[in-house]
Amino acid sequence: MLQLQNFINGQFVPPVAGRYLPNIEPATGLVYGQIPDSDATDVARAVEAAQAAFPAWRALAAEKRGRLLVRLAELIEQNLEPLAQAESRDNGKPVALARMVDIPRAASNFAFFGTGVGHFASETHFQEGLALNYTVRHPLGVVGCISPWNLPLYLFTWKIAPALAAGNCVVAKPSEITPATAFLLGELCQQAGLPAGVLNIVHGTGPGAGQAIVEHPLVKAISFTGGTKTGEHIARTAAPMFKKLSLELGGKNPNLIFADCDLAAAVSTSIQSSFSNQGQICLCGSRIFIERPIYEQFKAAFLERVAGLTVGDPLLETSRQGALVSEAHLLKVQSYIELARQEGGTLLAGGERVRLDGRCAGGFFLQPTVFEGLAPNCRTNREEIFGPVVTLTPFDTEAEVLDWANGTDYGLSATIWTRDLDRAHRVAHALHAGVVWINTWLLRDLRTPFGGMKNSGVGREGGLEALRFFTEAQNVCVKL
Ligand SMILES: NC(=O)C1=CN([C@@H]2O[C@H](COP(=O)(O)OP(=O)(O)OC[C@H]3O[C@@H](n4cnc5c(N)ncnc54)[C@H](O)[C@@H]3O)[C@@H](O)[C@H]2O)C=CC1
Ligand SMILES: O=C(O)/C=C/C=C(\O)C(=O)O
Repeated sequence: MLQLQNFINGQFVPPVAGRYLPNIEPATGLVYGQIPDSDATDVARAVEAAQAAFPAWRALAAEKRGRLLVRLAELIEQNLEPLAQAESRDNGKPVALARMVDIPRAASNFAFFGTGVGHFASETHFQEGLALNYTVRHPLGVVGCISPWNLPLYLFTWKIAPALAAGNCVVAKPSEITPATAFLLGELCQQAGLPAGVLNIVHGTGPGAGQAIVEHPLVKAISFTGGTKTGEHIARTAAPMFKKLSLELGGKNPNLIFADCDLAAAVSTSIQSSFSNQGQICLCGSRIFIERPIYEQFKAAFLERVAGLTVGDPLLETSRQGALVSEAHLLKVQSYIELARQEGGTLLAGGERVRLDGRCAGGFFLQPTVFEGLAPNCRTNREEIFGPVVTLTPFDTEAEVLDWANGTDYGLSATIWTRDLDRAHRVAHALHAGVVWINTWLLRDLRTPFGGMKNSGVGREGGLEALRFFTEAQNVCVKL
């Protein structure tokens, strides 16, 4: 059985207390490995290693740090297949998705920030005849990166890459539910020649290892992606310690589909935004609002496509839907299906657990599920389900759909489908969402600010925003 280890000070080491957690394969429901159940002692060792590595790492020219990150990107690309297989097995996502999206994006994260840091120029403010101010951006020191299970290597590296590029040393914790590719990343760090202690990877639970990272006094910033409740808890611990915080939290994202849209494209992309990764992406559009004149047409075409989504063994190329990440998560999503029924929703598709044969007989599979007839403000339409469950609702006016779209505590992303450019911009500006897509979904440019409004988060990731987060600005004023 595969036993993972922590990666501390450039070496793979067991947890000090010798405790391990089972690692379950979602497609089979069986334990297939063990991961360290690390505690505050392991975290303290990781922080110590990071602190010791910091002076040399920050002193290295940004270009040299960047080259090491680009080397890591190349190694990820060279190991695309084993990484994709590991991600699929660990998370339950179709291997084709891991191969096309997760692993390439992890490589892009390192390549982007490895080269991007070279463009991270200082600002100068010239006060005519009086003074010259210039801004120095210092790395913070040791920073903590805590990531979730839905896009494991993709989001782990999305945090680590800018932190390292900016000259920090990192203690990172992947989700205990999907630790495999983070472990493999440690091996690639050794191959790339990343100096010992610069990146430390500690495995374990949120309340155990995660909490210890957040609480450690030498950890100067926390970059976290995960559930809103966890984000709230982390903020309560970190804020009184004056740590910098970047919180990327949940979403309940609306798709606004106007009658003048390109219907075929809207249907096809809405299928992706509803069910990619079994709906387990914080950007998934789970509330689909359709202008009444095209409601029935959209619904028919959408349901036809839903019927064609093959739920199957994630390791098979033919599977379009894999397993949900865990039994607990499957039960949570099923409880929302029950809630939708109780709230008066009409089930149009799915709604049931899928029992496959053979190796996947015990897997956590669920049919892609579609409801209609729910009130826009019911719990099903306000709370994050984070699974393959969407609702369809007709609307009559722009004002009405904006009101509904903005009617949740979340504000992460939104998608607008229309050919009317004036309306597209007007509606985009009126939406309470940090990320708005017009006639597309999840088209990412890593330079753009990424993050949510309201309870969807604090701060922005991506591009210069990420490099600014992982540095502290110092102004130097020179009198002329
Ligand atoms: N990006 C997103 O929007 C995500 C949202 N979720 C939502 O959150 C719900 C709960 O999922 P979970 O797996 O429980 O996510 P979570 O928020 O508990 O886990 C995310 C990461 O935070 C860590 N963590 C948990 N408690 C912590 C603590 N006290 N201190 C430091 N780190 C801690 C976990 O170990 C994991 O690495 C999901 O059902 C879903 O609705 C989950 C994952 C990603
Ligand atoms: O940066 C991206 O492209 C996507 C980020 C997605 C999440 O943060 C999520 O699903 O949790």
